[in-house]
Amino acid sequence: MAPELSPSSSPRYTVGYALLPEKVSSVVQPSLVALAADRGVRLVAVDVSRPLADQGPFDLLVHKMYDRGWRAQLEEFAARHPGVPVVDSPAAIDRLLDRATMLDVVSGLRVPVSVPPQVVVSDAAAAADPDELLARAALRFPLIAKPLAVDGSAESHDMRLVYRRDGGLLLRAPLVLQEFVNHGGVLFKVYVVGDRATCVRRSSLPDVPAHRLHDLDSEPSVPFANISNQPLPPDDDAADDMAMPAAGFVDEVARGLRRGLGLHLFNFDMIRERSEEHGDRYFIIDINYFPGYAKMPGYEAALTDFFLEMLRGTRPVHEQLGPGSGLDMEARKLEPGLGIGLRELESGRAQA
Ligand SMILES: Nc1ncnc2c1ncn2[C@@H]1O[C@H](COP(=O)(O)OP(=O)(O)OP(=O)(O)O)[C@@H](O)[C@H]1O
Ligand SMILES: O=P(O)(O)O[C@H]1[C@H](O)[C@@H](O)[C@H](OP(=O)(O)O)[C@@H](OP(=O)(O)O)[C@H]1O
Ligand SMILES: [Mg+2]
Ligand SMILES: [Mg+2]
Repeated sequence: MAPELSPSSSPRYTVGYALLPEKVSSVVQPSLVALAADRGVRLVAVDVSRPLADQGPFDLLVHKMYDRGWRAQLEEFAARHPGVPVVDSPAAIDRLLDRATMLDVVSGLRVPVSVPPQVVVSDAAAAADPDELLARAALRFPLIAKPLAVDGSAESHDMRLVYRRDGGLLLRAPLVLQEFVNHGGVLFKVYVVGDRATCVRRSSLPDVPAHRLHDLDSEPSVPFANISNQPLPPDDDAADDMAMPAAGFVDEVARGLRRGLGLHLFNFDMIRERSEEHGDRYFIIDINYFPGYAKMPGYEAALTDFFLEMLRGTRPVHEQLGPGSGLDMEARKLEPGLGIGLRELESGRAQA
């Protein structure tokens, strides 16, 4: 067990973060740095252009980087420091970087939530006959066309709402075509930090009336991007259609996703269809690794608590160094169930 930390003590643990500059400026706010420091955790930027071995020592690493060079660095680091938790496993993160695999986990959940019917179009040639493709996948208009790759680029968020057959659409492959579900224009974004889940509401696309699908004077498809990135104005709270899903349900979905994905830091987008025929039905449409946590209320405490949970059971690196010892000589053991090493996650033995 780690000794108690007092606010006056200097930080005992060092958490290294490897994030793109935009993510650093959005998430590593002074309020987070101050709260973490107050609780004994120093946050230090990793310079990904330099060898990790020349930096640190780190007690915990968190990361969201897309390049292969970083992956090789992490693997080497994990081999040298098997006791230092790396959050999260690159292989587990990879599943979220491809919309063809991102939502596979949902079908294994034991909660009533699903994914709208969808089909992956890997290249334009594979879609030579769009009608046949849609019929085979039993997809019905309207659809949303989403780029397959999630790579941090603006293009990976370039979506199209497709009302009817659109000749040029499939030339944009590789993409996912997903059925659009009417959901009252409100989306539930659930931020997951370890075992905490926080649901916020965002505005979303309005419902599509049936007549729009047959309106030949209007465009067959329209582009949009980043539609749900900002908080919903708080004035409509009373509207029943906007009511948050039950907290217990949100927690259960979050727990199932965390276990199924083997990840600790992500958010997911959930929408609710309300119909007389089916009642309320929930759909998960997107899962994002290491999202914009600063948009989540209380994120500073949530992240700091999470870091401390991952660190508990480890001793700070600087306390382990005996005279003449190198930085990399001591493998530290994590308390069972509290921290998860990179290789345990890679091999799928550990679950969040
Ligand atoms: N199947 C769907 N039915 C209805 N609306 C949808 C559907 N899929 C996506 N949307 C709407 O389109 C928006 C963008 O889709 P999605 O979340 O997949 O894209 P994204 O660019 O990955 O988003 P983020 O910024 O959260 O990463 C959603 O926030 C939601 O408003
Ligand atoms: O930067 P890329 O890799 O494109 O990923 C984005 C996610 O797709 C978005 O979901 C994040 O915003 P939200 O936290 O509002 O979901 C968004 O967070 P940001 O507000 O920090 O940019 C990003 O994490
Ligand atoms: Mg989204
Ligand atoms: Mg996304």
